[in-house]
Amino acid sequence: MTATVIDGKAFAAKVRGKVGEHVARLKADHGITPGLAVVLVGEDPASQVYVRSKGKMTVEVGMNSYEHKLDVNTSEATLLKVIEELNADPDVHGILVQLPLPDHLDSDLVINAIDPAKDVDGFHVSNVGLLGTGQKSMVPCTPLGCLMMLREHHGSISGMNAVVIGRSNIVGKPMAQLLLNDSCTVTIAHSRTKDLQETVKRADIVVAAVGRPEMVTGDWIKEGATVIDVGINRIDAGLKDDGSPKTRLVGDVDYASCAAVAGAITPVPGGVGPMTIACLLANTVTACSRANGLKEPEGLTA
Ligand SMILES: Nc1nc(=O)c2c([nH]1)NC[C@@H]1CN(c3ccc(C(=O)N[C@@H](CCC(=O)O)C(=O)O)cc3)C=[N+]21
Repeated sequence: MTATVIDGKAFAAKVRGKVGEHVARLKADHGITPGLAVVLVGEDPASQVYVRSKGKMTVEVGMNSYEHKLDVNTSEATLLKVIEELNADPDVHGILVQLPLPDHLDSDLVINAIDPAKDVDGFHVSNVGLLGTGQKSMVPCTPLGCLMMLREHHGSISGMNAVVIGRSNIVGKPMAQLLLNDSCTVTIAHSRTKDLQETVKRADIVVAAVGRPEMVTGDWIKEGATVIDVGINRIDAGLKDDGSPKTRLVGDVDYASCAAVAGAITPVPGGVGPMTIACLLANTVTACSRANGLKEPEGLTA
Protein backbone atom coordinates (compact mmCIF):
# COMPACT_ATOMS: atom_id res chain seq x y z
CA MET A 1 0.00 0.00 0.00
CA THR A 2 1.15 3.52 -0.70
CA ALA A 3 -0.30 6.07 1.67
CA THR A 4 -2.50 8.99 0.71
CA VAL A 5 -0.57 12.16 1.50
CA ILE A 6 -2.59 14.48 3.72
CA ASP A 7 -1.67 17.89 2.34
CA GLY A 8 -1.56 20.14 5.39
CA LYS A 9 -0.33 23.08 3.38
CA ALA A 10 -3.33 23.01 1.05
CA PHE A 11 -5.79 22.30 3.86
CA ALA A 12 -4.33 25.15 5.92
CA ALA A 13 -4.87 27.52 2.99
CA LYS A 14 -8.54 26.44 2.93
CA VAL A 15 -8.87 27.03 6.67
CA ARG A 16 -7.28 30.48 6.33
CA GLY A 17 -9.75 31.19 3.51
CA LYS A 18 -12.65 30.41 5.87
CA VAL A 19 -11.09 32.57 8.57
CA GLY A 20 -10.72 35.40 6.05
CA GLU A 21 -14.41 35.17 5.09
CA HIS A 22 -15.45 35.38 8.71
CA VAL A 23 -13.13 38.32 9.33
CA ALA A 24 -14.63 40.13 6.31
CA ARG A 25 -18.13 39.57 7.72
CA LEU A 26 -17.13 40.84 11.19
CA LYS A 27 -15.78 44.00 9.54
CA ALA A 28 -18.67 44.58 7.14
CA ASP A 29 -21.56 43.73 9.46
CA HIS A 30 -20.18 44.85 12.83
CA GLY A 31 -17.22 47.14 12.17
CA ILE A 32 -14.97 44.82 14.18
CA THR A 33 -11.46 43.80 13.15
CA PRO A 34 -10.03 40.83 15.07
CA GLY A 35 -6.57 41.45 16.51
CA LEU A 36 -3.81 39.01 17.48
CA ALA A 37 -0.92 40.05 19.73
CA VAL A 38 2.25 37.97 19.71
CA VAL A 39 4.80 38.45 22.48
CA LEU A 40 8.36 37.33 21.83
CA VAL A 41 11.01 37.48 24.55
CA GLY A 42 14.58 37.20 23.27
CA GLU A 43 16.01 36.63 19.83
CA ASP A 44 15.91 32.89 19.24
CA PRO A 45 16.24 32.70 15.43
CA ALA A 46 13.67 29.90 14.96
CA SER A 47 11.15 31.79 17.12
CA GLN A 48 11.73 34.95 15.12
CA VAL A 49 10.95 33.07 11.90
CA TYR A 50 7.69 31.68 13.34
CA VAL A 51 6.61 35.03 14.73
CA ARG A 52 7.24 36.74 11.38
CA SER A 53 5.28 34.06 9.56
CA LYS A 54 2.36 34.32 12.03
CA GLY A 55 2.29 38.11 11.64
CA LYS A 56 2.25 37.88 7.85
CA MET A 57 -0.61 35.39 7.76
CA THR A 58 -2.58 37.34 10.37
CA VAL A 59 -2.53 40.37 8.09
CA GLU A 60 -3.31 38.24 5.01
CA VAL A 61 -6.64 37.10 6.50
CA GLY A 62 -7.54 40.72 7.28
CA MET A 63 -6.81 40.78 11.00
CA ASN A 64 -4.66 43.23 12.94
CA SER A 65 -1.29 41.91 14.08
CA TYR A 66 0.49 43.36 17.09
CA GLU A 67 4.05 42.27 17.81
CA HIS A 68 5.74 42.86 21.15
CA LYS A 69 9.43 42.08 21.03
CA LEU A 70 11.03 42.18 24.44
CA ASP A 71 14.68 41.98 25.41
CA VAL A 72 15.98 38.54 26.46
CA ASN A 73 16.62 39.92 29.98
CA THR A 74 13.06 41.21 30.44
CA SER A 75 11.89 40.72 34.03
CA GLU A 76 8.82 38.69 34.91
CA ALA A 77 7.15 41.83 36.27
CA THR A 78 7.64 43.68 32.98
CA LEU A 79 6.31 40.75 30.96
CA LEU A 80 3.29 40.43 33.26
CA LYS A 81 2.60 44.13 32.82
CA VAL A 82 2.61 43.74 29.02
CA ILE A 83 0.15 40.87 29.33
CA GLU A 84 -2.06 42.89 31.67
CA GLU A 85 -2.21 45.70 29.11
CA LEU A 86 -3.08 43.28 26.30
CA ASN A 87 -5.76 41.69 28.50
CA ALA A 88 -7.33 45.13 28.95
CA ASP A 89 -7.02 46.20 25.29
CA PRO A 90 -10.40 45.79 23.51
CA ASP A 91 -8.69 45.69 20.09
CA VAL A 92 -6.72 42.58 21.08
CA HIS A 93 -8.79 39.38 20.90
CA GLY A 94 -5.94 36.87 20.96
CA ILE A 95 -2.66 36.80 22.88
CA LEU A 96 0.19 34.39 22.19
CA VAL A 97 3.38 34.33 24.22
CA GLN A 98 5.96 32.55 22.12
CA LEU A 99 7.48 29.54 23.87
CA PRO A 100 9.98 28.54 25.06
CA LEU A 101 10.60 31.54 27.32
CA PRO A 102 14.10 32.30 28.65
CA ASP A 103 14.94 30.23 31.76
CA HIS A 104 14.50 33.03 34.28
CA LEU A 105 10.80 33.34 33.41
CA ASP A 106 8.17 30.98 34.83
CA SER A 107 6.12 30.02 31.78
CA ASP A 108 3.21 28.54 33.79
CA LEU A 109 2.88 31.80 35.71
CA VAL A 110 3.10 33.88 32.54
CA ILE A 111 0.61 31.76 30.56
CA ASN A 112 -1.88 31.77 33.43
CA ALA A 113 -1.74 35.58 33.51
CA ILE A 114 -3.37 35.70 30.06
CA ASP A 115 -7.14 36.27 30.03
CA PRO A 116 -8.44 32.73 29.25
CA ALA A 117 -10.86 34.21 26.68
CA LYS A 118 -7.85 35.64 24.78
CA ASP A 119 -5.64 32.57 25.27
CA VAL A 120 -5.54 31.50 21.60
CA ASP A 121 -2.85 28.89 22.39
CA GLY A 122 -5.28 27.16 24.78
CA PHE A 123 -2.52 26.73 27.38
CA HIS A 124 -4.18 28.52 30.34
CA VAL A 125 -5.25 26.07 33.09
CA SER A 126 -8.86 27.19 32.66
CA ASN A 127 -8.84 26.17 29.02
CA VAL A 128 -7.06 22.92 29.83
CA GLY A 129 -9.79 22.13 32.38
CA LEU A 130 -12.60 23.09 30.03
CA LEU A 131 -11.19 20.88 27.27
CA GLY A 132 -10.70 18.00 29.72
CA THR A 133 -14.35 18.18 30.75
CA GLY A 134 -15.63 18.57 27.19
CA GLN A 135 -16.72 22.18 27.63
CA LYS A 136 -16.31 25.08 25.20
CA SER A 137 -12.72 26.35 25.41
CA MET A 138 -9.79 27.63 23.41
CA VAL A 139 -8.18 24.53 21.91
CA PRO A 140 -4.37 24.30 21.44
CA CYS A 141 -3.51 24.99 17.80
CA THR A 142 -1.33 22.01 16.90
CA PRO A 143 -3.70 19.32 18.25
CA LEU A 144 -6.67 21.19 16.72
CA GLY A 145 -4.93 21.17 13.34
CA CYS A 146 -4.29 17.42 13.66
CA LEU A 147 -7.94 16.80 14.58
CA MET A 148 -9.15 18.82 11.60
CA MET A 149 -7.00 16.74 9.23
CA LEU A 150 -8.20 13.48 10.80
CA ARG A 151 -11.86 14.50 10.52
CA GLU A 152 -11.36 15.69 6.95
CA HIS A 153 -9.68 12.43 5.92
CA HIS A 154 -11.92 9.97 7.81
CA GLY A 155 -15.20 11.78 8.26
CA SER A 156 -15.82 10.18 11.66
CA ILE A 157 -13.00 8.79 13.80
CA SER A 158 -15.40 7.36 16.41
CA GLY A 159 -14.28 4.01 17.82
CA MET A 160 -10.82 4.08 16.27
CA ASN A 161 -7.72 3.10 18.26
CA ALA A 162 -5.52 6.17 18.58
CA VAL A 163 -2.01 6.15 19.97
CA VAL A 164 -0.44 9.50 20.83
CA ILE A 165 3.32 9.28 21.28
CA GLY A 166 4.36 12.11 23.59
CA ARG A 167 2.78 13.54 26.75
CA SER A 168 3.55 17.25 26.57
CA ASN A 169 1.04 19.84 27.76
CA ILE A 170 1.31 21.53 24.37
CA VAL A 171 0.57 18.59 22.09
CA GLY A 172 0.31 15.08 23.58
CA LYS A 173 -2.17 15.66 26.40
CA PRO A 174 -4.58 17.99 24.58
CA MET A 175 -4.40 15.76 21.49
CA ALA A 176 -5.47 12.79 23.61
CA GLN A 177 -8.39 14.83 25.02
CA LEU A 178 -9.58 15.81 21.55
CA LEU A 179 -9.39 12.23 20.27
CA LEU A 180 -11.29 11.04 23.35
CA ASN A 181 -13.95 13.72 22.83
CA ASP A 182 -14.33 12.36 19.27
CA SER A 183 -14.84 8.85 20.75
CA CYS A 184 -11.50 7.27 19.91
CA THR A 185 -9.96 4.69 22.23
CA VAL A 186 -6.87 6.58 23.27
CA THR A 187 -3.45 5.48 24.46
CA ILE A 188 -0.81 8.00 25.46
CA ALA A 189 2.62 6.50 24.97
CA HIS A 190 5.92 8.10 25.96
CA SER A 191 9.61 7.48 26.58
CA ARG A 192 8.89 5.04 29.45
CA THR A 193 6.24 3.03 27.63
CA LYS A 194 7.03 -0.70 27.58
CA ASP A 195 6.70 -2.31 24.17
CA LEU A 196 6.20 1.00 22.43
CA GLN A 197 6.46 -0.61 19.02
CA GLU A 198 3.73 -3.18 19.79
CA THR A 199 1.51 -0.44 21.22
CA VAL A 200 1.85 1.66 18.08
CA LYS A 201 1.25 -1.40 15.89
CA ARG A 202 -2.32 -1.67 17.24
CA ALA A 203 -3.19 1.92 16.31
CA ASP A 204 -5.58 2.99 13.56
CA ILE A 205 -4.36 6.53 14.20
CA VAL A 206 -0.79 7.37 15.26
CA VAL A 207 0.10 10.91 16.35
CA ALA A 208 3.85 11.27 16.80
CA ALA A 209 4.88 14.21 19.00
CA VAL A 210 8.12 13.27 20.72
CA GLY A 211 10.79 15.44 19.15
CA ARG A 212 12.99 12.53 18.09
CA PRO A 213 13.92 12.72 14.41
CA GLU A 214 12.49 9.85 12.31
CA MET A 215 11.93 7.64 15.37
CA VAL A 216 8.76 5.92 14.13
CA THR A 217 9.56 3.49 11.33
CA GLY A 218 7.34 1.55 8.94
CA ASP A 219 7.64 -1.74 10.84
CA TRP A 220 5.81 -0.07 13.79
CA ILE A 221 2.78 0.83 11.69
CA LYS A 222 -0.34 -1.25 11.11
CA GLU A 223 -1.23 -1.67 7.46
CA GLY A 224 -3.57 1.14 6.43
CA ALA A 225 -3.19 3.25 9.61
CA THR A 226 -3.24 7.05 9.53
CA VAL A 227 0.02 8.66 10.64
CA ILE A 228 0.12 12.28 11.83
CA ASP A 229 3.65 13.62 12.23
CA VAL A 230 3.91 16.56 14.63
CA GLY A 231 7.71 16.56 14.76
CA ILE A 232 9.74 19.50 13.43
CA ASN A 233 13.40 18.51 13.65
CA ARG A 234 16.20 20.26 11.83
CA ILE A 235 18.94 17.71 11.17
CA ASP A 236 22.35 17.73 9.55
CA ALA A 237 22.33 17.15 5.81
CA GLY A 238 25.97 17.30 4.84
CA LEU A 239 27.57 20.32 3.20
CA LYS A 240 26.48 22.84 0.61
CA ASP A 241 28.54 23.36 -2.57
CA ASP A 242 30.35 26.22 -0.85
CA GLY A 243 31.31 23.93 2.05
CA SER A 244 28.91 25.43 4.62
CA PRO A 245 26.73 23.04 6.64
CA LYS A 246 23.30 22.15 5.25
CA THR A 247 20.23 21.19 7.30
CA ARG A 248 17.01 19.37 6.47
CA LEU A 249 13.63 19.41 8.18
CA VAL A 250 12.31 15.98 9.23
CA GLY A 251 9.50 14.80 11.44
CA ASP A 252 9.33 12.24 14.24
CA VAL A 253 8.25 9.76 11.57
CA ASP A 254 10.49 8.06 9.05
CA TYR A 255 8.39 9.16 6.11
CA ALA A 256 9.49 6.73 3.37
CA SER A 257 9.14 3.52 5.38
CA CYS A 258 5.86 4.61 7.03
CA ALA A 259 4.30 5.82 3.76
CA ALA A 260 4.85 2.32 2.38
CA VAL A 261 2.46 0.75 4.95
CA ALA A 262 0.20 3.55 6.17
CA GLY A 263 -3.16 4.39 4.64
CA ALA A 264 -2.55 8.11 5.04
CA ILE A 265 0.32 10.25 6.28
CA THR A 266 1.20 13.90 6.84
CA PRO A 267 4.52 15.14 5.40
CA VAL A 268 7.10 17.37 7.10
CA PRO A 269 7.26 20.13 6.04
CA GLY A 270 3.79 20.82 4.67
CA GLY A 271 1.72 18.85 7.18
CA VAL A 272 0.96 19.78 10.75
CA GLY A 273 3.08 23.01 10.78
CA PRO A 274 0.94 25.08 8.42
CA MET A 275 -2.23 23.78 10.14
CA THR A 276 -0.91 25.05 13.49
CA ILE A 277 -0.74 28.62 12.19
CA ALA A 278 -4.12 28.34 10.43
CA CYS A 279 -5.67 27.18 13.72
CA LEU A 280 -4.08 30.10 15.57
CA LEU A 281 -5.90 32.44 13.19
CA ALA A 282 -9.08 30.38 13.56
CA ASN A 283 -8.86 30.63 17.35
CA THR A 284 -8.39 34.39 17.10
CA VAL A 285 -11.53 34.88 15.01
CA THR A 286 -13.42 32.54 17.37
CA ALA A 287 -12.22 34.53 20.40
CA CYS A 288 -13.23 37.79 18.72
CA SER A 289 -16.71 36.48 17.91
CA ARG A 290 -17.22 35.24 21.48
CA ALA A 291 -15.91 38.51 22.97
CA ASN A 292 -18.54 40.41 21.00
CA GLY A 293 -21.39 38.01 21.73
CA LEU A 294 -21.58 37.04 18.05
CA LYS A 295 -22.07 33.66 16.44
CA GLU A 296 -18.71 31.96 16.07
CA PRO A 297 -17.55 30.47 12.77
CA GLU A 298 -18.51 26.86 12.12
CA GLY A 299 -15.94 24.14 11.51
CA LEU A 300 -13.05 26.17 12.87
CA THR A 301 -12.92 24.73 16.38
CA ALA A 302 -13.29 21.37 18.06
N1 LIG B 1 3.08 29.93 22.27
C1 LIG B 1 3.49 29.21 21.23
N2 LIG B 1 2.59 28.71 20.37
C2 LIG B 1 3.00 27.97 19.29
O1 LIG B 1 2.16 27.51 18.49
C3 LIG B 1 4.40 27.76 19.09
C4 LIG B 1 5.29 28.30 20.02
N3 LIG B 1 4.81 29.00 21.08
N4 LIG B 1 6.61 28.12 19.89
C5 LIG B 1 7.18 27.44 18.76
C6 LIG B 1 6.22 26.41 18.20
C7 LIG B 1 6.54 25.93 16.81
N5 LIG B 1 5.41 26.27 16.00
C8 LIG B 1 5.35 26.05 14.61
C9 LIG B 1 4.37 26.58 13.81
C10 LIG B 1 4.38 26.41 12.44
C11 LIG B 1 5.38 25.68 11.83
C12 LIG B 1 5.39 25.54 10.35
O2 LIG B 1 4.57 26.11 9.65
N6 LIG B 1 6.34 24.77 9.78
C13 LIG B 1 6.50 24.58 8.35
C14 LIG B 1 7.97 24.63 7.96
C15 LIG B 1 8.69 25.82 8.48
C16 LIG B 1 10.19 25.71 8.24
O3 LIG B 1 10.61 25.47 7.09
O4 LIG B 1 10.92 25.86 9.22
C17 LIG B 1 6.00 23.20 7.96
O5 LIG B 1 5.97 22.31 8.79
O6 LIG B 1 5.67 23.04 6.78
C18 LIG B 1 6.35 25.12 12.62
C19 LIG B 1 6.33 25.29 13.99
C20 LIG B 1 4.50 26.93 16.76
N7 LIG B 1 4.90 27.03 18.03
